[in-house]
Amino acid sequence: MKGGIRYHPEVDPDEVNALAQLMTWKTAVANIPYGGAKGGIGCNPGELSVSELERLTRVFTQKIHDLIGIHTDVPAPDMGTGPQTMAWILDEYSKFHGYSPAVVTGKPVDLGGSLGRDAATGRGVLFATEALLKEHGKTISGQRFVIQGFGNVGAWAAQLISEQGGKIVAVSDITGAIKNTKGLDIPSLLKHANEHKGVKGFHGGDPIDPKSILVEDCDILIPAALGGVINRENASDIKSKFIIEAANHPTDPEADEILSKKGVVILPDIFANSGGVTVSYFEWVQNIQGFMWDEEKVNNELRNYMTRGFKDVKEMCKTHNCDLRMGAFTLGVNRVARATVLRVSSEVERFDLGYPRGFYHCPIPRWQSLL
Ligand SMILES: NC(=O)C1=CN([C@@H]2O[C@H](COP(=O)(O)OP(=O)(O)OC[C@H]3O[C@@H](n4cnc5c(N)ncnc54)[C@H](O)[C@@H]3O)[C@@H](O)[C@H]2O)C=CC1
Ligand SMILES: O=C(O)CCC(=O)C(=O)O
Repeated sequence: MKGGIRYHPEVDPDEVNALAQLMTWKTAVANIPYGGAKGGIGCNPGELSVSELERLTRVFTQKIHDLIGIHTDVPAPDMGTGPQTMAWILDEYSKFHGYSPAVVTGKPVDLGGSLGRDAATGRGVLFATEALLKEHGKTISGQRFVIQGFGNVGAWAAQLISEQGGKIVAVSDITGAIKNTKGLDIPSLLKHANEHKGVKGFHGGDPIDPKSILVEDCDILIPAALGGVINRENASDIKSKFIIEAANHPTDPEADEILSKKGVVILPDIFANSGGVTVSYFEWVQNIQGFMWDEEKVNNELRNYMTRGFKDVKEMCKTHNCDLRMGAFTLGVNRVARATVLRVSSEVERFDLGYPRGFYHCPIPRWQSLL
């Protein structure tokens, strides 16, 4: 099983369980050989010192070291965690089980991490957006983007999209929000955010109310922070024509319906942000093989997976005459169902699951222990 570990004040068992289930369908859509998992600690990492974070992570690892493992459950970063967190988990786990780099992904490259993993979720968002826009006869260049969240996913997405000629007109994070209708200078904003721990105070744009970020005028909206941010309170005010779900579960079902009636096209999380777990899979494969890929190979393979994934989702939409979210879930659920039926019944052909291939997937979501 596979999925990230989240450190956030609002983490609770229900959220972790829901995120783990999303991972089950996401890994199936990506067609990589994992079931879903997720872990979390309810804490505010921004208020903890580095040594407190290290102690917290090591104690967490002591409690879950028997649940995780190279062939059972392989954690990775999510909100509030990153390569350093994975390094601590690897080190602590190895005290119990011997040196095991493949037990986590998204670790520092010097400890066996994959080149390209850091940027992978943002790069996957870029490839997914390119594939969607191509369907609509458009390219990234000249489109106006708004991005909520400027952490690992949001910042990499902003950088890669702006390199392709996309105009990032507004960005927000936990510290504030900033807007420039002519397009924000992303390299300068990245430098500012690194130095000041957030986008607040950046002089290359005007400060705006962070609450208005999702309803700012743009062509493409990218939520890349928390879940549930697009809801019935704001859905009818959203002006973008496309929403790319870089965050997990940013749109609630009521908002989905409102947006669908407005004709907004939503690229769902279980496909749009699957670039991260896909390169995590490449990292795990490299660790097991003891062979490191160069960054070009990682990025090319990621492009192949995202392009094929989009084609598979579209195929489902065509077959079932449904939108992209239903198409992606149908694809994921069918792959898991088919693998499940194959394991327990010789009568798989009686189940017309509508999809002829499948990797093996474990449909049982893991729920890591919570401190
Ligand atoms: N890191 C990864 O590889 C993957 C992450 N995701 C999802 O992407 C989203 C972002 O994750 P990361 O970038 O890794 O986390 P991160 O911790 O690196 O960054 C989170 C960003 O969201 C901002 N934020 C937090 N609360 C906010 C609020 N109330 N309003 C506006 N911004 C807020 C933070 O300031 C920060 O800029 C999450 O939903 C995560 O589950 C999905 C797939 C893979
Ligand atoms: O890279 C991974 O294994 C998991 C990434 C993740 O947590 C996610 O896709 O939501």
